[in-house]
Amino acid sequence: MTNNKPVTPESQNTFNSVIEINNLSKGFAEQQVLKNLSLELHNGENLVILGKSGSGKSVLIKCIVRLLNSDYGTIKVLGENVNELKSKGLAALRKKIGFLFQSGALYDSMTIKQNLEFPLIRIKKKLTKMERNKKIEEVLENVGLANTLDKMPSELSGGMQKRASLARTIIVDPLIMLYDEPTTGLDPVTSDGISALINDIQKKYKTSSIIITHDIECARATADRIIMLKDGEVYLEGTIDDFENSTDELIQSFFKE
Ligand SMILES: Nc1ncnc2c1ncn2[C@@H]1O[C@H](COP(=O)(O)OP(=O)(O)OP(=O)(O)O)[C@@H](O)[C@H]1O
Repeated sequence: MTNNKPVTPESQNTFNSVIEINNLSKGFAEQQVLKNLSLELHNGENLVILGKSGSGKSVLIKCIVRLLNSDYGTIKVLGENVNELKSKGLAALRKKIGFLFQSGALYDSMTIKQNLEFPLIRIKKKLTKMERNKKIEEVLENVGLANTLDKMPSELSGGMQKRASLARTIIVDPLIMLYDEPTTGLDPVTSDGISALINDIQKKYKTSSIIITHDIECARATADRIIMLKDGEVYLEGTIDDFENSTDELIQSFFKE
């Protein structure tokens, strides 16, 4: 008997990755940090990467945007092989990637409005002043910071500064977001707010995101899929349920921390 089931659009489009990493290795001197690592970020998903301190999470993110050169393997971002790009191509690709650093990295001497205007002037060169102002107001509203335009970063709480940093990253419409420990240093309530915001951003701006975190609550709230790294290799990949139901000792110890 033949299978005459029609091919649906879904089944034709089951494989749609914005980042594809194959057999990535990266070391420093004697230390091998990433070992033969392969992973994909699918279009529109929030992928959480968990791992103990020193497991190579930040090195992985830096290799993706080529702040570090990998030793071996391929990294494709939006179809481009990042290790083969010349500086102009790399700069163009980086404009499509939003990077939220652990520290937030707002400019202390600028108001929130000036902080947001800065990347817009650099990247969205065609916008008029009026269009820029409108975009700044809209993005601030989307991160719950309306009415902070003229404030200095030091006048905002830690959680609000994180929101402002996120606004500054998202304002240039990146296709991919890379979050490095987005909730570190924040109290549980503020952390929950940031996790909710990551989900809002995914929906409103249709981003695909990698979220590096130690924070299990952040993983629970945001992850469509989780990858756990151990000693530079993928230890387990699955949904939050797969992780919470795992009988593996290491996974259990991580989730009970
Ligand atoms: N530029 C560098 N030169 C030498 N060694 C480095 C460099 N960057 C990272 N390493 C080493 O690579 C290993 C992995 O570091 P990485 O920052 O990726 O860990 P991590 O999993 O992000 O940890 P954490 O959760 O503490 O931020 C560490 O042992 C670190 O010392």
